[in-house]
Amino acid sequence: MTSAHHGARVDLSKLTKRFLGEQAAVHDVNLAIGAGCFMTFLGPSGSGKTTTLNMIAGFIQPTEGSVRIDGQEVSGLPPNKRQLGMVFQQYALFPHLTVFENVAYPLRRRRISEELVRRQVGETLKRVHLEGLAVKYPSQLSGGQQQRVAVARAIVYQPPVLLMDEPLGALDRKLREELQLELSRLHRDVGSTFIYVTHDQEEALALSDRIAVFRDGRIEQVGTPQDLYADPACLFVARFLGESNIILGRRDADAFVSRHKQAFAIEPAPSAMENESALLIRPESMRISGDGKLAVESSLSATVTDIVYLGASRKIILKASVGGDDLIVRETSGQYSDIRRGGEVLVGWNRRDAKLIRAT
Ligand SMILES: Nc1ncnc2c1ncn2[C@@H]1O[C@H](COP(=O)(O)OP(=O)(O)OP(=O)(O)O)[C@@H](O)[C@H]1O
Repeated sequence: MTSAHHGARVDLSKLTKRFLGEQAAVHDVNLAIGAGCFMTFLGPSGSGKTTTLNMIAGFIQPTEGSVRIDGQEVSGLPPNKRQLGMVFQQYALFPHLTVFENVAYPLRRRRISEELVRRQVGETLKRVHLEGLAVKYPSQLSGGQQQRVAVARAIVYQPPVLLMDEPLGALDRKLREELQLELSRLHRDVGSTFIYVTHDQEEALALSDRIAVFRDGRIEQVGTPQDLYADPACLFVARFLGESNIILGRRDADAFVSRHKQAFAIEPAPSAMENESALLIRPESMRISGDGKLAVESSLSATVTDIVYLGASRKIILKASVGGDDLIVRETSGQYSDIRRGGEVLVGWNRRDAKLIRAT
């Protein structure tokens, strides 16, 4: 591969898919994916991620709405005319072809000279660290190596858009993390627009420039990983991205009153948020104390039910004394407070760390 090139912009407008006799699997999805963006579709099973990706790929025709690639409507075009690279689980390697020939396949279909094929395949295999395995057959490779071949085959002709559906789903955790790093690096080097489907929130946070969170065939929220984590619009997004402490109740002027009639100070919020009925505090913003002293703006008493060591940090699981809600606190190694399982403690937070959100 010679120079880095630029990805294409992808626009989904009012995209809807109704399978025969079913409710809409995808409903009125509007999304602008910038050129060169790493966009992830994240959501639970059945939320419409794969159906949306398949409409971009051209394997499924939308019932309504449009897909545009660099401004051009592609709904009438078959998959092979859309200039897309694809790494789908069902899109397996050819078992009777060597690694080299698997990766060369898209180039051969484009009638590129043998010399250029050798060069491009060689460079692509190097890029995914497979240069030593060119003459092997897929059955002689590990799962991770096969995935790399699939990625190499998808990027060998530098498609403006690369679609990936759970490409690392079948791999063990360590290998998955390794390949995540490689995908990030590839995205930077190759410059294509990546559209990536996963239900793994850590993977989404680690890889993406932007994440679209799917729920029941709709997009609930779109943003950078930081935005979605720090400012989820609703409980669904908050719970899907990271762990949370959720207090249900209602807003009352400058305070939030829980279902259990406890009042907590909140930041001034716009009146549009008048009816939001949940308060979100991330576990790392929670403080905890075993001796009844805690220098924070809001606090409540709780009992420690579990302490889970995680290496660089630990998680403390608690039950609130009033109402019995589950709470969770995360402490970083070196800053552990003096508490024990079964102990009565005080947990609390500062009001800037408590976000008012929609309780749905
Ligand atoms: N060919 C089909 N015919 C009928 N219903 C379908 C078809 N394909 C998908 N669906 C339905 O559409 C909805 C969305 O499915 P989709 O595969 O897009 O979800 P997903 O978010 O990708 O889930 P997963 O992570 O499990 O792949 C589901 O309710 C599914 O049952």
